[in-house]
Amino acid sequence: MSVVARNLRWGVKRRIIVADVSLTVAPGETLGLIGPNGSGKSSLLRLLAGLRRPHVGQVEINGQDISGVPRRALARQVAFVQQNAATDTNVTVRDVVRLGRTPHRSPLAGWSEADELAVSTALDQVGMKGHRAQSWQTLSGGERQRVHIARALAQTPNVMFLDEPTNHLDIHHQIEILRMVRDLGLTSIVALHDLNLAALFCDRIVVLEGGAVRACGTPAEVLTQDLLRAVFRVETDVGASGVAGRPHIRFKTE
Ligand SMILES: Nc1ncnc2c1ncn2[C@@H]1O[C@H](COP(=O)(O)OP(=O)(O)OP(=O)(O)O)[C@@H](O)[C@H]1O
Repeated sequence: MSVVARNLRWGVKRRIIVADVSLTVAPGETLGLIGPNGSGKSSLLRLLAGLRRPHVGQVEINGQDISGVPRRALARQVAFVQQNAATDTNVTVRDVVRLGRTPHRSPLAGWSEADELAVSTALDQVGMKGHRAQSWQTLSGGERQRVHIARALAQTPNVMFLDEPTNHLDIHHQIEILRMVRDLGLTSIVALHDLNLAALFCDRIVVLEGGAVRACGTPAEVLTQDLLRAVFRVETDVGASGVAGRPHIRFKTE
């Protein structure tokens, strides 16, 4: 499914936090959202996922303006992995992932085989099947993050929004999660801080600065020495990573 944002603007009081953002994500594409702290990545993701209404502009998912789509119907299409999402503590891993099935179930319907399959597949995809009976409270930070991703996968969405999904993950799981997101074939929009991971796993990258789109293009088009200096205030050498012409950034500290 495609995602199109037209002139999105949102702010608090007089401060504009998302400033006239327009972007298009093609079906199946993985779009990276990068930018310094406070540049508006989370705010933009929330607008795109329909969790917050823009003051100006609109979001279309598969050609449909989402402001007219009921929340439950939207949740059957769209999943959102939030940063530092809170979860009720007195539950098991399986309970948390089961919540992903909520938009697909009517109040009177029982738990179906399709529900069970979606939950066990999702747990498998994030490597947490062996933990399914474990109490949420006892999980490590990285395990909690993987379970939140599993809950989103159990939703069987067509579009996934992920806000720094690699937070708390060790490097193996950072790579595995991003590889999985890319290979799922869903349309995905991922806010990331690690520029080299964004270069490796995103088809295109949008750079936000002060709530506005500063650059948009393939990793090689966007991740240049000049842009990184101007937006992130770092000196870099940008070379080839050896992976299909993707750039690799080396940070200079002196
Ligand atoms: N509800 C709100 N009320 C006031 N200010 C807000 C609100 N939401 C976001 N902001 C401000 O808007 C700016 C953008 O925040 P946002 O969380 O979108 O940035 P971000 O790019 O995701 O940052 P980070 O990389 O640190 O996670 C920040 O300066 C933040 O303090």
